[in-house]
Amino acid sequence: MKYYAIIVAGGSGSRMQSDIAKQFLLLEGLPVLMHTIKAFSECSLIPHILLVLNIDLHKYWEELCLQHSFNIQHEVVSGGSQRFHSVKNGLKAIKGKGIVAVHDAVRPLVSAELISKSYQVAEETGNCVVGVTPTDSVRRISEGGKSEALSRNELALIQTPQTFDIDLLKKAYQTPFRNDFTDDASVVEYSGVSINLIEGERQNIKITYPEDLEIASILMKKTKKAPL
Ligand SMILES: Nc1ccn([C@@H]2O[C@H](COP(=O)(O)OP(=O)(O)OP(=O)(O)O)[C@@H](O)[C@H]2O)c(=O)n1
Ligand SMILES: C[C@](O)(CO)[C@H](O)COP(=O)(O)O
Repeated sequence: MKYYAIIVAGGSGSRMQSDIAKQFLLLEGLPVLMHTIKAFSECSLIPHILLVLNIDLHKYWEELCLQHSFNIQHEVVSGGSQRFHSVKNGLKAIKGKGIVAVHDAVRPLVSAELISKSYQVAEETGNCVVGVTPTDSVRRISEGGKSEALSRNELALIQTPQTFDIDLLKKAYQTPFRNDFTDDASVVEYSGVSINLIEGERQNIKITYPEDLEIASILMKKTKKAPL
């Protein structure tokens, strides 16, 4: 079986409000994105790594790789206007059959164990999506400022990797973009396929706001991730 990873890094990171996109910000001395690629390179199934990056940043990425002596093998693909289009571009670059994990570049704390587990489950069942139960109470807000409590035991906070049989994912991505496609699971579900959820990792945070980078730095020190 052939394994692929599409690392989506085509976003601009507007919520981070920094001059450089958050995937390039330094985390423990290395750009966030390099930690993420390293996590996939440590997976024993040795996935072929496709990095989706805005075309204007390909040269910058090359320079960063030289600067940090970053030698992990990967193929660079051009990003799209939304995450949906970036994933689609990544999928176009895959020619054969196999299993593909789609992962946010800005989730650098994912473990190699979770990545492997997600490939295994997707190989057995067609797809695998990771999530954790919310720790806060959750309410649905309706028009007019009213709200109602939801049962958090029936909810999951969805993370990546989201891993699929390649043919299944390519078929799902043939549909036109919709605003409610927030992840790959929503695209696949829209195509009529049920999603298999497994337990994610609390430390697998998505770096979105400035404080997330500080949290990621603490978590990275705690997990004692070895330098490259
Ligand atoms: N056109 C896009 C938009 C997003 N992404 C990627 O999808 C992941 C999750 O998206 P998000 O956290 O929303 O990143 P941004 O879109 O960069 O952030 P923001 O929404 O704050 O602008 C990120 O790794 C991001 O780089 C992408 O590949 N292509
Ligand atoms: C894919 C994702 O990380 C799953 O939680 C999330 O949907 C991305 O959302 P964003 O608004 O693009 O950050």
